Amino acid sequence: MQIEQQLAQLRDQLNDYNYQYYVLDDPTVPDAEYDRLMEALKALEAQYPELVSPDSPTQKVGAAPVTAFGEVAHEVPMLSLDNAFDAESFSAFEKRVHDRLKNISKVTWCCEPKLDGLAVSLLYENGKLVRGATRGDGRTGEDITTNVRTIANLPLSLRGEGYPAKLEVRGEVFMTRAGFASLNDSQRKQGLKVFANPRNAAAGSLRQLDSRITAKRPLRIYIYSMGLVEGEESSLATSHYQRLQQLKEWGMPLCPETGLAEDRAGCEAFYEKIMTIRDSLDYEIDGLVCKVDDIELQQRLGFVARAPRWAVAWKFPAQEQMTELLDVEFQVGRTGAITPVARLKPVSVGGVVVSNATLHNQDEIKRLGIKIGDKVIIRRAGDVIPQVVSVVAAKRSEDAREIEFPQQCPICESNIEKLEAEAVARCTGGLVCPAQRKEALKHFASRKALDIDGLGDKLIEQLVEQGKVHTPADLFRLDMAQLIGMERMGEKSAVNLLAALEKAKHTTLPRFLYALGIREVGEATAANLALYFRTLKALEQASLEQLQDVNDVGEVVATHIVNFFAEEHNHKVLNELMAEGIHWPDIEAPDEAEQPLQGKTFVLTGTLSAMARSEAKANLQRLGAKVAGSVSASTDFLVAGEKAGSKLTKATELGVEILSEEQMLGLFAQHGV
Ligand SMILES: NC(=O)c1ccc[n+]([C@@H]2O[C@H](COP(=O)([O-])OP(=O)(O)OC[C@H]3O[C@@H](n4cnc5c(N)ncnc54)[C@H](O)[C@@H]3O)[C@@H](O)[C@H]2O)c1
Ligand SMILES: [Zn+2]
Repeated sequence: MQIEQQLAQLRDQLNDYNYQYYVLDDPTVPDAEYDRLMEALKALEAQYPELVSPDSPTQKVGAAPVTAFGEVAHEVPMLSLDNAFDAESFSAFEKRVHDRLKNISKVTWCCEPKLDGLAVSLLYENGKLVRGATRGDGRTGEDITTNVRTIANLPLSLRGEGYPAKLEVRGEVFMTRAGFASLNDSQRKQGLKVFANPRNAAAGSLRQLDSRITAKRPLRIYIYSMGLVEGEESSLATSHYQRLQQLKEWGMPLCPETGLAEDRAGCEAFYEKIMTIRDSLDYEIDGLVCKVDDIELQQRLGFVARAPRWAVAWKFPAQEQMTELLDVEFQVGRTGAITPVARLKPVSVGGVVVSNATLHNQDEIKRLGIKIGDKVIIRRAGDVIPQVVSVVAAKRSEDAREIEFPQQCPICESNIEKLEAEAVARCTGGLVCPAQRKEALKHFASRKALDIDGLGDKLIEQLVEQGKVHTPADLFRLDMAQLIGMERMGEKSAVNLLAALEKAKHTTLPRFLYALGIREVGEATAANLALYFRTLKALEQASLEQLQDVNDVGEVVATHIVNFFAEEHNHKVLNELMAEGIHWPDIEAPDEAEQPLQGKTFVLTGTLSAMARSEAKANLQRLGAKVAGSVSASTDFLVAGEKAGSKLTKATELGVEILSEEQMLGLFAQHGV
């Protein structure tokens, strides 16, 4: 390709990215990708200096202001910063500074975290905030006075005295991580746009035409320099760091991590220190800014086109990178949760090679609108597992394909259950799924379940790992020969374990139901189910509606139960367990005398004052009544509490007998419940 063509292509691409980032506050590629192109352009221009044009992105700051805002001319231009991407280039920068300041042997540095937000200029006249502006293209910014006034920690008037009559300060507006998380949460709930990162959220919030929206956003500011100063200039400190302390006395918020370094080694140590605390800060930073501290030396060093010569932004390894989604695999967790995992073209993020990232669940895949083959932005911060932040829609290829969520467990082929109310999809093959095997067996053997003495977690893990046990039924087929030779298993323990297994075969229906590990069927629910259905067969055949007649069983639990028994694989294991001789005493049909409401159907409505509705329901069931959710021709009694509504109307229409709460309590008293 011709050099001119290459240059034009890079410039066009960077100009597009600048527009998306600075004007729309909605970048489509990560900063690292932008920086990579910018470095490529710089290198090319350095090679062919005669081809550098004044409108090249390497020569410009930001982007021209948007006309919807008023314009503000910056008398002192607001520049950008040069970057150093590693210790070597920082050292080269430091050397350049010393070379220029030939006769100066010592340069002190002011080190400040590079806040990841957006630069603003604030003008105070006679101590009052009169104007706020964005950086814009460095010469002209946008008037955002009403918006900056809403920033919580920005003083509207200065404290104390001695400040210049006209004082312009500059700082970074940002959003705290916590503020960002809660903003995105509420945006998501309202079905509104979710921001990719705190910087975009801050920029988008500050550049609102309606300042009432800005006021609702959790924005903060830290001030990091002075701009234009008129009056009492001579009373200002000659050190940048000291000037910051003056600003602090006048009430300006400063970044608390700012400090001085005596030389290059001091800057390096500062960089390391800030990098280690980076993840614990409540705001995002993307590097360290090192500034020559002496203002006079700053002035001697001066500027180049877009940045001062006396400062550098020494970037941290980028936490976001662009890569390609090669495939999606579905992992099954210990409890059956199905998690889509992105298989990525390996990419180094923050110093670690990443080739997988979680996609959480189906909703997340939908929200991202992601397809296999897409270019995606990956983020990895601290020890957090890598996340897919967004899809680079502009780079989607024609053969990108939809992600298909499996209907069957990829490991055991049991059906997958996905309830409306839950984000997570799950494998229903709890008794057979290898992914869930260890957990299922541990639960099965536990004290409140089949209570198998001597079958601890460690032993279960060994038995599974050695392929001796696959399902609970296999436990009862273990023999002496198989047990001997397991770690820490002598003859005596083996004999004891076999005896315990034999003993465990004689159990109760509630224990057995609990042992099956059906989702959300705890001890109490298992007991209620056993009491209500009395046989395993009746429970297996129960419909969704019947199940909900049981005390404490709502639609979600009922669905889990139905799905569990609907899974063929589970049935097979149940049959095997019975064949191995698991049994329990019959549950006696309740005594007729104790079931005075046998065969009667009740409906409860309105607010009860003496007890919770669930308690009333349990009492009615104890007396043999069926408690239904809605009124129909088969309803015998409607108990109407306070503010009974449509159910009461319907019951009256159908001629159903209406009971007051007192009458119901009377019934309970009469039968001693
Ligand atoms: N993803 C994209 O599409 C895209 C597009 C454009 C720019 N960018 C990103 O923005 C960068 C360029 O932006 P830039 O020109 O604003 O430069 P910059 O962010 O590299 O550095 C200059 C800015 O740093 C900020 N800053 C934070 N703390 C500071 C401190 N203590 N002292 C002084 N300044 C401080 C100020 O806002 C200042 O304007 C690129 O390197 C890239 O990472 C990304
Ligand atoms: Zn499975």
